[in-house]
Amino acid sequence: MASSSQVYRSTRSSSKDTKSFEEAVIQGLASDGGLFIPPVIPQVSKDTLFNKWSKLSFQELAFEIMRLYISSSEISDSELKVLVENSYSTFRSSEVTPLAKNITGNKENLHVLELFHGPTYAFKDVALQFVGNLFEFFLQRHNSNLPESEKKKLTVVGATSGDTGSAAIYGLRGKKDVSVFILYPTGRISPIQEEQMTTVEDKNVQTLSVKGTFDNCQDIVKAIFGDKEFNERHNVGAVNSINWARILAQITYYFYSYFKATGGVEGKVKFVVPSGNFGDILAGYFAKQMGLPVEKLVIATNENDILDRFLKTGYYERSDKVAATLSPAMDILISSNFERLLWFLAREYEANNDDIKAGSIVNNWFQQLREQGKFQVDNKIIDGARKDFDSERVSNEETTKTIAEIYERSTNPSKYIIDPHTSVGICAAERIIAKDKDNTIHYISLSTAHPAKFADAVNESLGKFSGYSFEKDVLPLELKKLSTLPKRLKFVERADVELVKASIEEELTKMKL
Ligand SMILES: Cc1ncc(COP(=O)(O)O)c(C=O)c1O
Ligand SMILES: N[C@@H](CCOP(=O)(O)O)C(=O)O
Repeated sequence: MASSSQVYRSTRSSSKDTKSFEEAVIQGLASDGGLFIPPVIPQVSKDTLFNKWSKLSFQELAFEIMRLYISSSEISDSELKVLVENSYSTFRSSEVTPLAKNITGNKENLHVLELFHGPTYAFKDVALQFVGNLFEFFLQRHNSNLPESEKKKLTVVGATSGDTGSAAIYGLRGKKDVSVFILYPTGRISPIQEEQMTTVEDKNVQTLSVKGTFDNCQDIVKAIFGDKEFNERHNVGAVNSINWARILAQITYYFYSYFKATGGVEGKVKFVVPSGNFGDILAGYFAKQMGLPVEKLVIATNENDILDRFLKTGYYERSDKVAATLSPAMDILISSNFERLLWFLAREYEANNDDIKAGSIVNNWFQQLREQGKFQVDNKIIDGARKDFDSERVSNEETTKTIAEIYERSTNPSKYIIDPHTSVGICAAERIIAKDKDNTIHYISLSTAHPAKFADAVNESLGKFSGYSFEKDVLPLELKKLSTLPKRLKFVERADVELVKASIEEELTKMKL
């Protein structure tokens, strides 16, 4: 029997209906356009946290956390353990997400949570290795005794500003009964990111380079999910963080790094998270709501600062002017996962803890966003958000300056090289450290990608240092080899849903899966 944290409802729903974990994960986006959430966040006691969980490996911790959100009637203990083990066996670090402690020495307590040790060198691997295995598990179970013609096939359609795409492709390449279509904005991702996505040979993978922005790609993906007929014909699945399983898998590293930073005891901890689609930091919000005693979650944005502006003004406002920054994976104007946070805030501060009312409030806000391009929330919602979150906006100039400063100032290890997204986080963390002036606080800044993925920004920042060499100091052999491989991609000359649907259908026929 599933508990109330093991069933899922849509953020826009005014009905009592809930879905199972499998239904929420396979469906991806709710049919009303909302995102799936567990209406009840499970609570973990301090005794469990500091006497049990603090002693667990990453994999054991992932199992304990996921168990709370997935009923054992859907996935048994032994099956879940295998899924977790397989998902993290592909990482280059035995710790999966190691914490580089006190990188600037002992005065600042600045720790960097390295999330880039998976197959595609980006934090998305932590979730997408798991999601790939989960899709395979559900499909195999469903298809095992069916004749070929009746087998369920999943058509995964995702949008990327660079990293989700390759992580999804590496999570799903060669998997049975799944095809993967990844849309990315032409010319707006780094050359290595493009090489990672387009050099994969597996026939179930196709990249679509779309003339437009990431937001255009994300809108097309959401429109495809909303297209009932296309969806029924092709069984569309989601790998973007609209898929709840993405958020779930990311919760683990908040607990794991907290224990590493404090030595397994309760302490003062702030997490600083370079944010775009709000998926990464939302996992931190779940960890905090589950009982992890986190002081604050700091949203660090680049010049595309809708989240920072929201926390300051209460306005959530769509604009067409996306800035092309040095941290392109965060060049996002509409942050999908923010809707999940808004649901919890609406329920607590406007709906008297009523799930159904919360759904209709959120639905109303997003209708305003569609029709008027913006909505504004009440002060009590902003005040509620500020209890858990702070925000900082970081410019391009500050991004390169911070990469250079960390290279110069780091002592543990010395000459530490960070990517521009990580730099946005560390710049924000340094500002907060200066404001707090409290050396009992641990600052965990999330490092979301390996610097090799963003050669231009890293070289612009470090080229002036004698002895620095990108090839020697940054570029792993595995990524270096990609430039010699043949590329496979399809251009879509306009950001248009019908064009994309036609491309998907054409390629599906060729794939003959
Ligand atoms: C390298 C990198 N950093 C940060 C982010 C922002 O994460 P989120 O979209 O979950 O806020 C992304 C992508 O989203 C990314 O690829
Ligand atoms: N920055 C992301 C954008 C997509 O976000 P997602 O987390 O919702 O998949 C990327 O790298 O593609």
